[in-house]
Amino acid sequence: MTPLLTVRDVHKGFAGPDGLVPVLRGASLDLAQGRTLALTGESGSGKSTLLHLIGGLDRPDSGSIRLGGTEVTRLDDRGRARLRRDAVGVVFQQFNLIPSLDAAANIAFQARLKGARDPAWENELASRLGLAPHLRKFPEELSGGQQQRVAIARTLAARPRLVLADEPTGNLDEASSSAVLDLMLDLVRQTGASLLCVTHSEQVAARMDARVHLRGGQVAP
Ligand SMILES: Nc1ncnc2c1ncn2[C@@H]1O[C@H](COP(=O)(O)OP(=O)(O)OP(=O)(O)O)[C@@H](O)[C@H]1O
Repeated sequence: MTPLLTVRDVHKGFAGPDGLVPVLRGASLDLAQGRTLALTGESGSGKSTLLHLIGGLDRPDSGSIRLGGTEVTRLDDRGRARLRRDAVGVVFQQFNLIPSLDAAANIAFQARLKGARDPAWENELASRLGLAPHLRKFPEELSGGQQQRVAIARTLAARPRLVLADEPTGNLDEASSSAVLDLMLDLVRQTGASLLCVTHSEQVAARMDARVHLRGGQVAP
């Protein structure tokens, strides 16, 4: 299968009071086009850090991250911004919706930036995610679960090749989490995207095609 994402020997540390604190110490993983992968690990093990590096939100100290034909670590700020706009979609733990835009405009936001709006697909996403009655509401008028579904719709509306999700159903109860996850997996598969999903939940991890575990700064099967 074609590898979409190849992470090799990635190191990343953060400055602490006593010098550099290593977080990733030679992390490697592969993700094929159209596959889903769970990334688990204890709190503080570096899961979000690795997701940020893959999404071009931050740079590793060393190592290689290849996405499609692009070496992400060699991109300058503009290149990384383009990568985030065109190829990668991120569903954050905190949703990051734009407070001044209603749900419909939030859903369209990423696709609009990319210059690839598809209103029919946006409507399908809104309807499948149960958001149709809420499209004119602003984020502050939406429940946590509704905001989460808007964030998922916004990401998928832009049809990214790679979806990075950080605890995408972390704020939902178990039944809603399972329903939203089902939908997200279904919609990800419909677009042919790959999904790398950070999770603490055994149930969520078990739904992915494969899973890896981050321990001691490295990725173990
Ligand atoms: N920008 C930063 N500056 C300094 N330290 C950071 C920064 N980002 C992350 N860290 C540190 O790196 C370590 C790993 O953090 P990270 O958020 O990647 O862990 P995680 O596995 O995602 O945790 P959780 O499951 O709790 O979300 C933590 O010790 C954290 O304090």
